[in-house]
Amino acid sequence: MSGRTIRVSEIFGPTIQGEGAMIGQPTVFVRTGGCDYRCAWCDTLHAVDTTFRSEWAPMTPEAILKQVDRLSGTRPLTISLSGGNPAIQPLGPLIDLGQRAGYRFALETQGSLAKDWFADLDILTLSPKPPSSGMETDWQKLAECVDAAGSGPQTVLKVVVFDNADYGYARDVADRYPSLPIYLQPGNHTPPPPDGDDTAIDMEGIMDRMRWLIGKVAEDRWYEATVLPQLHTLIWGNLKGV
Ligand SMILES: C[S@@+](CC[C@H](N)C(=O)[O-])C[C@H]1O[C@@H](n2cnc3c(N)ncnc32)[C@H](O)[C@@H]1O
Ligand SMILES: Nc1nc2[nH]cc(C(=O)O)c2c(=O)[nH]1
Ligand code: SF4
Ligand SMILES: [Mg+2]
Repeated sequence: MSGRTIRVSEIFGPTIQGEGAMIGQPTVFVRTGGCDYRCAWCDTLHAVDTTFRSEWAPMTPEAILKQVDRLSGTRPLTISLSGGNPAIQPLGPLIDLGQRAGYRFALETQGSLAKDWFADLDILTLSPKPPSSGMETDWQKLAECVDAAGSGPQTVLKVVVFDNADYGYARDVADRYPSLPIYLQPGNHTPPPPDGDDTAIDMEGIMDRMRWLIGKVAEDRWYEATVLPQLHTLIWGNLKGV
C-alpha cells in the first residue's frame, strides 16, 4: 500500500482513558506500530518490538475511521492515538477526516519527533522519558513538539516516575515548561512481556510507589503537579486491548 497508509498495531474500545488529563473519559484507541525509543520498562512492546511487525497492518485513514465507527456506533468521541510512537506515522489526513465526522483527537508521544499536524490535535500529551527508561531526552526536539502544537491543542506533560532520579527529572521538565500542566504517573515495574497473556501486576508495589510519590509532592509543596495512577492497570492489570 502507498505512503498514505498508517501502520496500525491495534484499534480497541470504547474504553476509558486510563492516564493523564482525560482520565476516566470514554475513548477509542488507535495504536500505531513502531517506536524510535526502547524504554527499559515499556508496557507496550507488542507495538514497539519489530519482532511483532507482521502483526502491524498498513491501513488508510478511511479504513481506520470505518473500524472506529464500528466500535463507537458512529457516535463521535475522542480517539486516542498512541503507540509505539504515533508521531512517526502520517496521521494528519486521519485527524482531518475524523474531525469532519465530529471526532476529537488526543495523542501521546515521548516528544522526540515534531509534526506540523500536532497543531490540529485537540489534546497533545508529551511524555518525555526519565532516567530509569534508559533513554536520553533531546530537549531541543521536545521544544519543537511544544512549538509545533502552538495554541492548537491543549498540551500537557506526563512523566512516569519510578525513583528519586525520575522525580528530579520530572521537576526539571516542569521548570522548563511552567505554563504546561504536569501529570506524574507511578511506573509499573511488572510490564507485560510482548507475547504473553499473563495479566498479573504487583499491585502492592505500584500502590507503594503511588504513596511514596504523593509523599514527595506533598513534602516539596509541589502543588502544580497532578499525581495519577494508570487506572486501566489498576482495573485490568496488564491486559491488552482495554
Ligand atoms: C506506551 S506509551 C506510547 C506513547 C509514546 N511512545 C510515549 O511513550 O509517550 C504511553 C504511555 O505509557 C507510559 N508507560 C509505558 N510503560 C509504562 C510503565 N511500565 N509504567 C507506567 N507507565 C508506562 C509511557 O511513559 C507513556 O506515557
Ligand atoms: N485504557 C487505557 N488507557 C491508556 N492510556 C494510555 C494508554 C497507552 O497505552 O498509550 C492506554 C491504554 O492502553 N489503555
Ligand atoms: S517511547 Fe513509549 S512506546 Fe516507545 S518504548 Fe518508550 S514507552 Fe514504549
Ligand atoms: Mg499503555
